[in-house]
Amino acid sequence: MFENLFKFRSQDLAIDLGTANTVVYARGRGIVLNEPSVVAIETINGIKKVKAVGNDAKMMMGKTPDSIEAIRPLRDGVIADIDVAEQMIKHFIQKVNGKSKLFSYPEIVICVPSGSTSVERRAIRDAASNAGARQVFLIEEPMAAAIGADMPVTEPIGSMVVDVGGGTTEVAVLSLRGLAYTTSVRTGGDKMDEAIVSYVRRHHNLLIGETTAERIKKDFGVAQAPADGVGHTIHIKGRDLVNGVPKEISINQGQIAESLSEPIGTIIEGVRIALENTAPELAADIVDQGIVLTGGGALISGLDAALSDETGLPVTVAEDPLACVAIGTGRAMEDPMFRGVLTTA
Ligand SMILES: Nc1ncnc2c1ncn2[C@@H]1O[C@H](COP(=O)(O)OP(=O)(O)OP(=O)(O)O)[C@@H](O)[C@H]1O
Repeated sequence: MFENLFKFRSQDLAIDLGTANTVVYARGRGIVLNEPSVVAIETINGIKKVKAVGNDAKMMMGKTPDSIEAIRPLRDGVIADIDVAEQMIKHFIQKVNGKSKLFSYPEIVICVPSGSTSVERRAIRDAASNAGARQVFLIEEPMAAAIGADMPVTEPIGSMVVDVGGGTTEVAVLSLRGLAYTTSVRTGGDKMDEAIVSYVRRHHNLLIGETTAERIKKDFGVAQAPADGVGHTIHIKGRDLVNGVPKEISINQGQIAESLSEPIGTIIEGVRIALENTAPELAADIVDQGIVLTGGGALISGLDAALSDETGLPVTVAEDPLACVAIGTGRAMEDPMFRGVLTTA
């Protein structure tokens, strides 16, 4: 008889609250939700109401009427709108666990951007508690990324993870379950999209949206110019800035590499500064272990080679860079070996 009741018991969850995507991992099941961190808010007679969250809201970005606003509550690695972030967290938890609180006793581990303040962290914890969590733990993003990438974080060996996310790039040196050095560079995939938008505007007088720029980056983005300097040629549609009408232009991968050189240079500089600040014993380990790239930005073709050329160190891309943080947060929840990396504030 009780078996049926337990069917309704909510599950313990691990949540990667990213600036671009929120990924939810359920105990024993793995990743169960992966949606953009976007909320569409409708204002009717001055009253704001959530119209859509996640995939549905992202589809509305750049295409909403005046009464609807598509908001990204996390920007540049920090929480830009805590109320909307709270509504988004609740929505995703309820989507996975259902609305009933009758059998809701889950433990929730949330990975927070390392740039978030203590007030924001408390607000995130409250949002999870209000959504039915009995206990809420937090984990730092680079630690989660490193665990998800199978790095030896519990051993007395220094290793370096570079998590290139949407809003930030987190660079960290880890050893013995702790962060020996960490820095957050406010440049990630979003800045790469902006760089493509501004390159196309400057060189072709064409206005394109962020969604188009992101698609170009994902499909054709390269960190280094192709060997022939040109690579693939891509056709892009947007609005002509001179006469205001829709227009199509073509650019090549060499030009995309040129447009991305500034954000990628900033990321490489962040890694260089982290290496300069790493204690000698740990630095020696990194020479052997190399650097591991995680996060969606790690998928930019040739980023590993560019970083390796600049630092002289071996650089590898984690197996599933977009899922590393969520998998690491999930493992920290499931595996007692990692309990020590969780915090309550
Ligand atoms: N194939 C790809 N090539 C290049 N960039 C990609 C690719 N796939 C995803 N991205 C980019 O990765 C970024 C999202 O990465 P990720 O989900 O790791 O970030 P996040 O965790 O949401 O952000 P943050 O770590 O800043 O909180 C976006 O900017 C996205 O455009």
